[in-house]
Amino acid sequence: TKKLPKQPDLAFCYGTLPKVSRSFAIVIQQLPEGLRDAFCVFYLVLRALDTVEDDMSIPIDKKVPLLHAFHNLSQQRGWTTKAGVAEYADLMAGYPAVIQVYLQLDQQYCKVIDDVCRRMGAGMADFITDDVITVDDYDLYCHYVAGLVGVGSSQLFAASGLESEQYAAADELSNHMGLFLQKTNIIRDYLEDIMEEPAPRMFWPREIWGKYVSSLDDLRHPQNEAAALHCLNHMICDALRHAPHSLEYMVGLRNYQIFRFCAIPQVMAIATLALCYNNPAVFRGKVKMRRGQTAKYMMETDSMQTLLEAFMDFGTMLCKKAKSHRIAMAKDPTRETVVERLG
Ligand SMILES: CC(C)(C)CN1C(=O)[C@@H](CC(=O)N[C@@H](CC(=O)O)C(=O)O)O[C@H](c2cccc3ccccc23)c2cc(Cl)ccc21
Repeated sequence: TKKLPKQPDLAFCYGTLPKVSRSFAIVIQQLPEGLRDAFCVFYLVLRALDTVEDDMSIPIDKKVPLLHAFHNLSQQRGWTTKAGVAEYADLMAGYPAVIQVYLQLDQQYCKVIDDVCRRMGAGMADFITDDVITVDDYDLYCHYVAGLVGVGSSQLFAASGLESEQYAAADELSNHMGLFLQKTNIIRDYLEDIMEEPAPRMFWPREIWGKYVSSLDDLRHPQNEAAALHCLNHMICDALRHAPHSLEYMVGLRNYQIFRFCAIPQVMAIATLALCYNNPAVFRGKVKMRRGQTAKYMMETDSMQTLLEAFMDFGTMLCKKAKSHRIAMAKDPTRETVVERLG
């Protein structure tokens, strides 16, 4: 691993990153210097905001104003708040160091990070009380927590001068990039999320799961396996809506390091969806790609060509699974299946 920077605040940031992210800490090393510090701060500030949102010990009447104020508080030297556990509590304890580095960033980078945190905090506050019912609610929630990260990332790429100005206004395509990753995580983490103590926060839209079971919890009971798999495949078809737009976003990138920075998480996401499709393990345990496989994707995703090949390979795998699944389904004509949409 790379040696840590001499400047103590920067050392804290780069020392904390591998503790709160696995693949991201590695992929960020590929970015050019100026952009790398901006993304290191961006990631940690977002993780801190996420830690506040996720901390069920913070009462709602305190959490809502805190989420709204977070972007301002993150620019007040020395500020922090008690939130999160383990490495996330450590992040919050050392948050003044993140603020120091944040305030030393190029002004145009600060502006982007502030704007994303302001909008994300406000969106998170809205969803503290509202549940995710419709697919539109689902897309809106994912827009706040992940789509905006794409919008901000594109603005940082444009501001660095390494990508064209068109990325400063590529909100639609940037949003798809974030939704593809976030929806994959929401699908993959079903069991981990629903077993969360004290109260699980689930984002699967009732508009989808309500077609298959009467409660989200039913999906994990073996007697509902057939319905659970239909529901899972429906959720995966919904996430795959974003994949073509992600490809369209990435085909326009010019800088090799930025391309890899964007492409590696996208390849991991479609690989995860292919692994999860029609897979009962999603409701039994943690579905995680083998570390060797992720390393392989990190190494091999080095051009649009290999990215497209990876997307096509996983797309083909998904269609094969759906076809064999459809044959099995054909014996059950009673249920309108969603695999037709994949075909
Ligand atoms: C919610 C999320 C999907 C946006 C989180 N998110 C990502 O998922 C990370 C990857 C990551 O953190 N992976 C986890 C693995 C895991 O969660 O299982 C890891 O531990 O390494 O990538 C994204 C990310 C990277 C590059 C380009 C992006 C464009 C649009 C949106 C997001 C983009 C990310 C970039 C930034 Cl600046 C901040 C957060 C993220």
